[in-house]
Amino acid sequence: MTIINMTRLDSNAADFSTQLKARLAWDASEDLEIHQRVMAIIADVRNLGDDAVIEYTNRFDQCQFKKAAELELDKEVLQQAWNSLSAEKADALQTAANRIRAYAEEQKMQSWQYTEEDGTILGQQVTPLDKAGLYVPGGKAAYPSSVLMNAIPAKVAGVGELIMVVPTPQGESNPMVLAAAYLAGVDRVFTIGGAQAVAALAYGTKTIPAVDKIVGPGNIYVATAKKLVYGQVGIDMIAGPSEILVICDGETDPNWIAMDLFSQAEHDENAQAILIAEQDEFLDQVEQSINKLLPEMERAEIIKTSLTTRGAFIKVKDLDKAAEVANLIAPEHLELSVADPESLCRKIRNAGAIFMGRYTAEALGDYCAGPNHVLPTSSTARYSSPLGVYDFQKRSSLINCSAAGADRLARTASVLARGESLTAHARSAEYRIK
Ligand SMILES: NC(=O)c1ccc[n+]([C@@H]2O[C@H](COP(=O)([O-])OP(=O)(O)OC[C@H]3O[C@@H](n4cnc5c(N)ncnc54)[C@H](O)[C@@H]3O)[C@@H](O)[C@H]2O)c1
Ligand SMILES: N[C@H](CO)Cc1c[nH]c[nH+]1
Ligand SMILES: [Zn+2]
Repeated sequence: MTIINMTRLDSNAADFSTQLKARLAWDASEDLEIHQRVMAIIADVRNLGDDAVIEYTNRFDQCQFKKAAELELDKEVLQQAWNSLSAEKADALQTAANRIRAYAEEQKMQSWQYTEEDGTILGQQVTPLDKAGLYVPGGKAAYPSSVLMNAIPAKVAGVGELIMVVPTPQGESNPMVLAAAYLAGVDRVFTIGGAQAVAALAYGTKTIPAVDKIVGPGNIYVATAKKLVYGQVGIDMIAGPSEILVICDGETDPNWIAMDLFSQAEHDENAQAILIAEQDEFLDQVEQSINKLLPEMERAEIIKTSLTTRGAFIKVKDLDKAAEVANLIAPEHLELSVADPESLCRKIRNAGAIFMGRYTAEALGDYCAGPNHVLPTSSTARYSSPLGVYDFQKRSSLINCSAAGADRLARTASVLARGESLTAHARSAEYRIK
């Protein structure tokens, strides 16, 4: 039975780029409505603090919180969750944590400096953030893996305090999420989510501390809130509803490709899954696999909505064209399910993470390959990178002039300052001329 007819685009068609843009775009009217709703939530949290956080949490997550103190989980609760975990689950979390940490260690930026001939020293001092806010999504699924992906790079960077927020729909917290927070060394956990959690971390309330930067993925409300509080706090990137783009040469098992598309579609009705291939027959086979496998899925309804409203099959004339289209889409995840992924990879400029070869299912990266799964979405991979240790570090420039160095630099600075009619700058520099 055909449940889903995938929207098909042809990169040779005259109106291809208009059609592709329309498929990638988020409906503008809906976008505006969400923007306004999120602005109102942020304003309420700024004005009413904990009361607004409690009211929105009770409303959106069907909770029954009465006092702000109830929003925080005790450290013992986290430890208890870890202690009660089955050996299999504890092992899996530990294995994933070890691999994520090993990869993160490679990303750590170091301070550096060099000395000029006259003794002047120039350099850069790298310091960790004092306080980071970690958003762990939890509306439609629980994400222990996102706890590790957020917290471990922050720990490797040496962040002073890690404040995690995670929604608990119906007041139910997920034991594996709490255990992961314990394992990763999160300092404080608040059971709140959505735009209200982002606003609380940005502006602070009596109970929830303001942080320096908010990182982590979330749904459209979370991603919009992060955009709106940027400036008050730092943010890592726009990491909204998940996306997958698969380029296949037609030689991978169609069931594998269908399941890879499902793996991101099952996150959210707004998730986006796209397949690019050269042969109509292969696209037909994957569509048949989709319709065969969908009824077996626990989250069939979410997958169906995602594939129907945001999914697409794109036919291209060759793999060069596929790479060109992928660069336009700039997907969060890009699978290169082809015989020679290395050469195709060299043509890719815009993608959050690239999964190379038929065996590298994107799902492996979601949990335990090592690289971070918090990745830029909505084409922001054109200018953003995966979450990493560098997101929790900042740089200060270092300038330490010797007397001879100051004399030399002051002569140049004086001319430039007078050229800008900034006399105090010029005279300040000139005092240092011998
Ligand atoms: N890009 C990444 O790295 C990455 C990683 C993991 C998950 N994800 C994505 O994160 C998202 C998780 O979404 P989720 O919904 O499961 O959890 P979530 O925690 O992001 O969102 C749940 C919150 O949304 C808010 N909300 C829900 N309906 C609302 C409404 N009508 N008005 C205002 N606020 C509302 C509520 O406050 C709720 O607490 C998915 O889209 C998934 O694809 C992305
Ligand atoms: N695919 C998500 C990032 O877009 C990450 C994730 C966590 N768990 C499963 N998947
Ligand atoms: Zn995923």
